[in-house]
Amino acid sequence: MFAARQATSSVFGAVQRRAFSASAANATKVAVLGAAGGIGQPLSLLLKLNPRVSELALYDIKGAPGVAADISHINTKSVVKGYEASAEGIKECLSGAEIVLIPAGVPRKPGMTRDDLFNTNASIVRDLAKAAAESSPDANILIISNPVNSTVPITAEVFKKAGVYNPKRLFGVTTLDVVRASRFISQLKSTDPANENITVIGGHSGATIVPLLSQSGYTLEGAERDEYVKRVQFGGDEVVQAKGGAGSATLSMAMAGARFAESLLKAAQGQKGVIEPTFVDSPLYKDQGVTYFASNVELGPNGVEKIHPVGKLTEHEQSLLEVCLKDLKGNIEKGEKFAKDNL
Ligand SMILES: NC(=O)C1=CN([C@@H]2O[C@H](COP(=O)(O)OP(=O)(O)OC[C@H]3O[C@@H](n4cnc5c(N)ncnc54)[C@H](O)[C@@H]3O)[C@@H](O)[C@H]2O)C=CC1
Ligand SMILES: O=C([O-])CC(=O)C(=O)O
Repeated sequence: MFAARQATSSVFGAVQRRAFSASAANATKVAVLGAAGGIGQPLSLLLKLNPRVSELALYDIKGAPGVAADISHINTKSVVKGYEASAEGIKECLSGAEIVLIPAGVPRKPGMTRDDLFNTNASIVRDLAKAAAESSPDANILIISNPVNSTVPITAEVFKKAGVYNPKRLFGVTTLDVVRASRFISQLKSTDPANENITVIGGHSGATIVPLLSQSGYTLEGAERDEYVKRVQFGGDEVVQAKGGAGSATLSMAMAGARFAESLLKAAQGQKGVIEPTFVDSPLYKDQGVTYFASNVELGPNGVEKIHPVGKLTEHEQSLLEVCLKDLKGNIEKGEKFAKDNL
């Protein structure tokens, strides 16, 4: 127990320890779809270490019962169950879930963009979203599967068609961009990365990822600034290249997904002022036809509590935002068109 709790607290901080006693009163079922994958396994492990989770439901087209059996031996209180791939299996997995994390789908290989995953992952996400709309319509749905800029709109359209869409409960997980932006600035400034929290807005691919250093009081100039921005925007490619065909970021993504789920749970369990950047149905740039956008979002018991505006930008950040909005609009429309043609 001690080791498990220590591992959790080193990831999520002291707040986690304070929450331990409060957690008993909160029965929270969390489901992971794609739980046997590169992200799914470590994500499920981190969720098992989270005392706010009382039940962990794992689903995959293959291997979920094995992952569940393994994780279930960890000596934390939550109950873990793995489900076989079947209509009944996914229904039971989702039923009663408060949070549904979806990392199901194929990852990139070197030379591919996230958009190159669209043809495979769009229908995987559509089908899982259909199951969620049916069996857990009130859950918070956290989309990890790429391309997030398109898979989130697809999920929204599925929920709309089923008559259960709640924009406050659908999230594209962009936390890894914040994690990277924070880590990379700490390397340049020799600060403790755990104390950095760089706001990242826009979406989750290439030029749609816009880090806002100025809002954390940092100024980088010239080549150093451009290299930093490029590294944040293409951090995913760095991992894809390094893995040489064996997939994309899994471990850092698992940490980021677990952190976002933890933030939602904290907010659901009454903590105020929980803020995470995330890709949501957003009013900020709707007048420019960009219907989903990642910015700082205050979370609450009902999911999205308040979408913060992006705030003051430097001229350079403004120019990045303009490129972002153009790309993002295309990615969103692509997802919506797929839904229109395939639902
Ligand atoms: N949002 C983000 O920041 C990030 C997103 N990703 C994305 O996450 C996705 C998963 O990546 P990995 O875990 O590395 O891939 P992976 O291939 O290791 O695992 C994917 C899992 O999904 C399962 N799966 C496939 N179709 C399914 C279905 N219909 N129902 C249930 N499970 C299904 C597979 O059996 C596999 O176990 C990729 O699309 C990747 O691009 C990856 C890193 C960061
Ligand atoms: O780069 C990829 O394909 C996976 C991903 O989204 C990331 O690592 O940010």
